[in-house]
Amino acid sequence: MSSPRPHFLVLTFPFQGHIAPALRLARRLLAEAPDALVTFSTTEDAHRRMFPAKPCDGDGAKVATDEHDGRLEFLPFSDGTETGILPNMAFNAYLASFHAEGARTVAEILDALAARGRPVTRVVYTLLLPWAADVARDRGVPSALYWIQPVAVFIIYFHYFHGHGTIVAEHRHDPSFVVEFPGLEPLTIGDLPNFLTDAVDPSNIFHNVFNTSRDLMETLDKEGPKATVLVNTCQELERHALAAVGAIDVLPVGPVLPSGNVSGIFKQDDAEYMEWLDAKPENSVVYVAFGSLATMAREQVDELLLGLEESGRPYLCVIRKDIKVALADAEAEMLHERLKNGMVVEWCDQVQVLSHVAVGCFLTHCGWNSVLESVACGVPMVCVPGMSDQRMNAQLVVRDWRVGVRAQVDKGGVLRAAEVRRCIDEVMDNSEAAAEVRQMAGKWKQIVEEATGKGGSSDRNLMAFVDDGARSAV
Ligand SMILES: O=c1ccn([C@@H]2O[C@H](COP(=O)(O)OP(=O)(O)O[C@H]3O[C@H](CO)[C@@H](O)[C@H](O)[C@H]3O)[C@@H](O)[C@H]2O)c(=O)[nH]1
Repeated sequence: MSSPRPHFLVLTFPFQGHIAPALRLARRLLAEAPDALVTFSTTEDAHRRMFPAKPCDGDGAKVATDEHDGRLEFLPFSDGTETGILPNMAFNAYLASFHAEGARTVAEILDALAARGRPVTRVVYTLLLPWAADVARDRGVPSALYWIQPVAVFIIYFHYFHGHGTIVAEHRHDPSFVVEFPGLEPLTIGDLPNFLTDAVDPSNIFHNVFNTSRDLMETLDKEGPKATVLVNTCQELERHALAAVGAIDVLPVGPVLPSGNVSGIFKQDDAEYMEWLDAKPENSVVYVAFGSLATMAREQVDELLLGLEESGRPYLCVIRKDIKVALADAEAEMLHERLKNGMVVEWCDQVQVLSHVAVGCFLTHCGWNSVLESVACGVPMVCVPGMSDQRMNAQLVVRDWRVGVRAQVDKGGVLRAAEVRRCIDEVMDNSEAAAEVRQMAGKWKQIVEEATGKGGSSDRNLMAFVDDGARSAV
């Protein structure tokens, strides 16, 4: 009997910041393994948003694409809701439904693919769905966790649930208390993901993220020596942290960068902003974006735009539609009237923008995808971290790679106009310090290019993973 083709089922939570790196990895797997198949699977609602124009076929809204000779297929699973996740939805309840329905329908997908003669040989799952490993194990299919944040953050979660949790929990209300994790410089409680501090309390709106993180680490324990963790980083970016992961089989395979047409659940504005960028001098533009989840109050939008105007530099600022909707309509209109030097869009092709020669600085919330994209494009950053991994990510940018500065918010958590201006000057003016940041950004761009290029460290790790997948398919 001939052995089945290697077939990866890539599963992801329906956030843009999770879908993007998962889809990028899916395409990298197809490029590395010319005979492999990939089925990409997220929730039904996210799937509909990714393919608004495509008719769904009868058996479960399958969308095959022409990419990679049709070897990439999209097949959604259910999260038990009609609408998908909404901004005002109780996150704890959503995660419970996502788990129960997701586990049931992913099991059905595995069975259906096997029945179609395309059995899955490896499940790859991102954050917030530890149950995927259990579903795979029940069917005898090996799985790998794809960690889409820095390995430094993986270390924090891992050690939190393997001994460090008690001390963090005891001091979780003291942001300046110092904690040490293997392989990392000392950190304060304030640097840790809020899911391991505030969300420990059962009344917290993200308490189920804390529970799910614990389940994820237990899942790795259950897998034992077979546990594989792919990480969207490269060994050059996080050498010390990677040296401290010990017995776990951690494979840095990143940064995975975009390719292909479909990129996620948001649709970009007309490419008018590219023409606008074309008309600007080299390294003159400040690009501003806060990812796909962060919200902004009226006061913050005002301070931000004021600071950008006062910087005297041209700027391209993303203010998502849902943020605008949360402001009164009339006020959102006024946004445009007040702009002299800048352009506000609801969504853009961020990597295309960061790759443009006119862009000289990225004011970012430090989502890991944004950070990696900026490093890969050689653009210095002004860091305004918010929740989750973002404060740790900012540490890497400022302290470890020295490709940016960190902005300070006031006591009320507002980033003031004067601070916006100060930080932009710090990375864009003619000072020696600014020149050094720009030089470091150029250096890291090159390092990352080498790591992900043919024969680079991340490329070799991905090859090893693919070869392993091919072996387990035999
Ligand atoms: O106008 C825009 C704005 C953003 N993006 C893209 O959207 C993604 C945003 O991802 P990220 O920068 O990681 O931010 P979030 O959407 O906030 O991501 C969530 O998920 C990440 C991965 O787990 C975490 O690092 C973040 O903290 C978490 O908020 C990136 O690929 C951007 O290129 C665009 O294409 N156009």
